[in-house]
Amino acid sequence: MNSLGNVFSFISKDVVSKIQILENFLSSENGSHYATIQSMVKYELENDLVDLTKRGSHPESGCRTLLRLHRALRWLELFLERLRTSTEDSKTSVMCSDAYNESLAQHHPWLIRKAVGVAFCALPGRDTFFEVMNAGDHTQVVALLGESLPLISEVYQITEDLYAKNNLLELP
Ligand SMILES: CCCCCCCCCCCCC/C=C/[C@@H](O)[C@H](COP(=O)(O)O)NC(=O)CCCCCCCCCCCCCCC
Repeated sequence: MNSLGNVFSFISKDVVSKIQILENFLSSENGSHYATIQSMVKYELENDLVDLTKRGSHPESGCRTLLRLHRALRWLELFLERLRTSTEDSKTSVMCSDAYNESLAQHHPWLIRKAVGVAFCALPGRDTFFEVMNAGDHTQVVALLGESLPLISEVYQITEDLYAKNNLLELP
């Protein structure tokens, strides 16, 4: 993302800081509970470590942090599927914003949605995008996406089901 330009740095900073939160839990003295998503959910819920209705004493729990990344994974899945099936005249900005409106946008306030809209306008075209991905020529990238998308989708669904079962899908 950083190679796409400065406009994207506010997005990548947020992703990096959320991954850092999870890595800090993993390397803490309670790290063993963070080995899997299932054990993290069980541990944090059993020990009242999650703010369930409004942000309070645990504003950066593993559960709420992962939920933000989980929602972003859905955006990624929708976007990459559009990219995989795109044609020469498809616009990356349109693919990105359609995927965004169908997923993450529903969880973002107005100001963030506007800022994200500006970032999308700065996206390079489809050809440059394929190059930035650095995964071979178009045919190879499309094949790679065909292999990886079912895995992304499976990971998304496992988290979605676990979070739904534990009523965690709307964590503040
Ligand atoms: C390749 C183009 C990249 C465009 C990415 C567009 C995704 C839109 C994400 C917009 C995030 C806006 C930044 C701020 C977000 C936070 O407010 C918000 C809420 O957090 P909070 O509850 O702690 O306050 N955070 C989030 O929703 C998490 C956003 C995570 C965004 C992840 C984007 C992942 C991008 C991965 C790019 C991979 C490119 C792959 C190319 C093959």
